Amino acid sequence: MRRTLALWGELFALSWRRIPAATAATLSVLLLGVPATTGIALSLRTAVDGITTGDHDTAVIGAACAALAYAATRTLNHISRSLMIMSTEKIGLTDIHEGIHRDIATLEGLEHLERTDYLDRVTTVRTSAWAIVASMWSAIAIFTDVLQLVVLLLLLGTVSPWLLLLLPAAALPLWANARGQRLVNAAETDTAESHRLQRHLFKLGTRAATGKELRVAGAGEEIVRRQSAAFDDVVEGRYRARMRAAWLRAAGWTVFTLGFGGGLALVGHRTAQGLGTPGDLVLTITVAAALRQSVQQAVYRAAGAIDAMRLIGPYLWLRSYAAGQRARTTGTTPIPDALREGITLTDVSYVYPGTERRALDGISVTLPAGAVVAVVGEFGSGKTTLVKLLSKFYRPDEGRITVDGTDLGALDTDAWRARTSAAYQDFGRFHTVFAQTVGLGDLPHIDDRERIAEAVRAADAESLVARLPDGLDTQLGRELGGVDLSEGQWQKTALARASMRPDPLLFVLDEPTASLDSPSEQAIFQRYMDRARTLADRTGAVTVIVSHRFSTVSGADLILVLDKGILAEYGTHEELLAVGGRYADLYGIQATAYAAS
Ligand SMILES: Nc1ncnc2c1ncn2[C@@H]1O[C@H](COP(=O)(O)OP(=O)(O)OP(=O)(O)O)[C@@H](O)[C@H]1O
Repeated sequence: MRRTLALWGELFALSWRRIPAATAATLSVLLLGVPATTGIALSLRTAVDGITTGDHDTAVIGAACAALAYAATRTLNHISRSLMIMSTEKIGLTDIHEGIHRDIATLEGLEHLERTDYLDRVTTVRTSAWAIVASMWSAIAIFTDVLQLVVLLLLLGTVSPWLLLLLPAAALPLWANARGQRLVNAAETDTAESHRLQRHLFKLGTRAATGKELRVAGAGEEIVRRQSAAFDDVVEGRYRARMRAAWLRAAGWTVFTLGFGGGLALVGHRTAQGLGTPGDLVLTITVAAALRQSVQQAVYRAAGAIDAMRLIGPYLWLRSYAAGQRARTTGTTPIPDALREGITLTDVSYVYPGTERRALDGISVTLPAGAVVAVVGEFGSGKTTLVKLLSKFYRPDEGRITVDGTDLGALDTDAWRARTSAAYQDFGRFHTVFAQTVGLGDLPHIDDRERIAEAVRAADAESLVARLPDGLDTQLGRELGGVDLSEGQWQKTALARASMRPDPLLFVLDEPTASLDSPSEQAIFQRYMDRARTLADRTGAVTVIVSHRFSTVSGADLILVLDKGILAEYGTHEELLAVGGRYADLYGIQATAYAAS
């Protein structure tokens, strides 16, 4: 709670700095609501007492003031709502949303996008900027509601001190509501896993990509059954919590209503005995109505604020996680212009957070400057993990990676990335103009048509561009009114993107041809072997090619054979065949299969 209060304080200060006039106006309007509501009750009492004592002037002034105060409360209520929305939008959709986006998008590592427990929080917070800022204004509005409540009760105290006992009766609905909302939040957390499963199964059953296999397997009905079982769990758990919350709320309001019934009876009795004026009775009735409204408003806003706690927790986590990562990660050592020795791995091991098994286990090898290094191995043997470590997405848990003798961790990450070119297995599909989706590979040259055309040539994607309706200027992505590409075509755009930088020190191609047909595969490999040689001459770049297809990488200078995270063998194609080990076995199997097909 202390951290939430601190966050609200921080958001208010931010709002004050960024939009001082709107912030001051919102606060003032909220605070003015207190005297305006009180004014209605006081003016009505004056008007009624004026009528009963025959003082017409007082009666008229009282009635006029009551009408004015009533109009003021209505107007202030509307204005405060609009101002709160406006202020929330201004800060929430700019500063906070941008901060969240930056924290998610620019962190050096990928853990927050890959670990399920982190990803859950990131998913929650992704679109929550508006609600987080709105909760700050709700908290301030609750404060003014409570202030109003206290003032109104003190006003009742002027009629009879006994009426002060209504304070706890008014507090009860607030407490009951908060308790109920917490029960609902807890139920949502408890059923979150079933909800995730339900959403996953729902997506499986309703997307084209998975829909085909489900139809062929006849598994559609089974997916629906499992989805509904998961949903039943979610609905059942949440329904029970909501019912309990509803009972609590009903109990709170019943006590409140009974308390006020009693209060009114007391004042009626006193008036009948001549101990109070009819004005007191009118004041009590007016205050009772205003109190009910204040409590209801506070309850409603408190529900919103408590609900926002679900978002505030992950938001605060993301901020401190991002700050911790930024403090930990960035190295400062400059990058060499060209590689002289190469990249050396010494006893490198890596375990994905939240898992037990080593994805890489004690890897020691040098990738010499200017070399084409192929990484081969079966599914899950650690190939992608290795290139992710070289790209500095993760740091080794044990051992070290050095670049020309300098620890990779100590190298300036942005500078290292600026000298890395890469096409990863799970390449991005950027829905923008084709030229830009390629130019993104070297941001300062995103509009350099010549370089883009060259990258397109390098990726053998010229015929693809020729078929696009507006060539390089074609908008991609149907939801943006553009064209859709096939998997292979998207992969070619990724390859072109990776060819934008003219002088990388590390060039990564992770399964660069997985979505391409065999002739394209051979052509691409040949082109990239040539490109690797050019880069080697220029900067001593190390080219790392990950592939399942052994035959395509046989021309590499060095082949690393990974097996369950261990570097089983390494050497040239000829050396490995001569050893007659795992590489020779797998190469033989693939060659036979390929010849037979
Ligand atoms: N984000 C992740 N979180 C947890 N475990 C992971 C993650 N990514 C990979 N792994 C695990 O690490 C091991 C190595 O995976 P990696 O993707 O490096 O293998 P690979 O050889 O590239 O496989 P493939 O040929 O299928 O691409 C596997 O056991 C995999 O399940």
